Amino acid sequence: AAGSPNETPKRDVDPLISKFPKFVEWFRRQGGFIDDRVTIGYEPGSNIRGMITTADIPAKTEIMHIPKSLIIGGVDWCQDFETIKKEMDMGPLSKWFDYFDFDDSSGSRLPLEWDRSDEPGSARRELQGLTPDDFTHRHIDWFEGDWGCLGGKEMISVFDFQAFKIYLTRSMNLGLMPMYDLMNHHNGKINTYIERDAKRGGVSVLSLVDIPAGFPIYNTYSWSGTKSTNDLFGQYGFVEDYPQLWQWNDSELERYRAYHRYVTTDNNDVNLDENPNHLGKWNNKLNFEHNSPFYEVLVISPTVAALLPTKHLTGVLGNGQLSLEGWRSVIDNHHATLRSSHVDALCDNAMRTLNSLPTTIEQDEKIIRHEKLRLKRLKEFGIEDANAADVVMAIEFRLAFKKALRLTMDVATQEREAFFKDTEVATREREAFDTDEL
Ligand SMILES: C[S@@+](CC[C@H](N)C(=O)[O-])C[C@H]1O[C@@H](n2cnc3c(N)ncnc32)[C@H](O)[C@@H]1O
Repeated sequence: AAGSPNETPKRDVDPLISKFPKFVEWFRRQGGFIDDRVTIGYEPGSNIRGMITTADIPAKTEIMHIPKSLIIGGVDWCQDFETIKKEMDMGPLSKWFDYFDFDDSSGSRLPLEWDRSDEPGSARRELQGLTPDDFTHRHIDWFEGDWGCLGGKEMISVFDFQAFKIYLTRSMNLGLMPMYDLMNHHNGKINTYIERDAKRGGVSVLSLVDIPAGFPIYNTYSWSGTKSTNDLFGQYGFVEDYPQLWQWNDSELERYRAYHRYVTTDNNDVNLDENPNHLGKWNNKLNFEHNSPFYEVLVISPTVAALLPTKHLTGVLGNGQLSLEGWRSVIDNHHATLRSSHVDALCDNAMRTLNSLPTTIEQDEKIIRHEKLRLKRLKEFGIEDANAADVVMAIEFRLAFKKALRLTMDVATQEREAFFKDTEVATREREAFDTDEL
């Protein structure tokens, strides 16, 4: 059992943990700064490797600084890929040898590694047609394609794939940032922010709030609602914790209609924006700009969600923390400006989508228990079945998606009174329009 006196603690034998001091030594030797109150460990619950505090860190403390000289790439996909490959090929002669040595990208499994087929029993089939079913392989397809970095050639070398995967899962727009990329993603518990060092070109990571000892240190892979939960799953293969931003359907009709989701005339006084940085509630367009033209729901908890969120609401994501009460209050303001005709359309679509799927939430909950048990048994027999693990991933995703769809319907029904009642007006206008047409 864990902690028994005869057992060597996991962190001493696991190179993904035990090599951290050597990595820190390298990082500091190369001019990087990292606070002593930070270590690496497996996050309780998820068991994902990530950064964890060893002592309390007050808000606004500089936790790390990555000098420009340690950042790899930052030019574009193709050049950065070539640089990473070249450095990896150099082995111990590369400045980044210790960085590559400590990398754990090969430990994560991405949807683009799934079998492409959607035959029964495949992970893709288990997505039941839900997004990202249509783009599980889009990054690799683009990369290999005529307009991508390989210009129509297939990637065959495992070393090329390793470089590609490191870049896809660890880089940000500035390139690959050693140490920074040991932080996991959490938009609810995000507790860091970055400051670019304009003069020297490096990057500092600071604590956003007080971080207690033994707590994971998080950043974000999706600022301000730019990537949905579906996008994150498609790229990284994990379903993010709350808040989740679910998107579905992308017809052109919705794109146009999305401009009319909110009541923005000045005879309505429901969206009181008290942010001193904003010009004023009616001047601040973000208050009334849809985050995306798709059907969309921002899920805060199993029972709280914002339907058809604005950019103002999704602006919180990745930029700060908001308590459940804080979310409740901004969502109440938001729902009061949201036209019920759009809520009805969203609710209808969520219901139709759910009804069109071959299994229900309750069935999926049983299926996933069974599939996880099967996977565990296979492991006990020493069998690593990648497809069985992919299938579990896909079912976990579709189950979370279905729960978001059901919550959308629940919120639309239970909070019916909260939305701006335009349904009758909209119906009358439509009828008048139809009569004119005749
Ligand atoms: C930039 S790395 C983060 C650090 C990484 N876990 C490590 O130990 O090196 C990105 C990868 O971490 C994992 N990851 C990050 N955030 C996660 C989360 N919230 N849930 C599950 N996996 C996550 C995914 O495998 C992702 O591809």
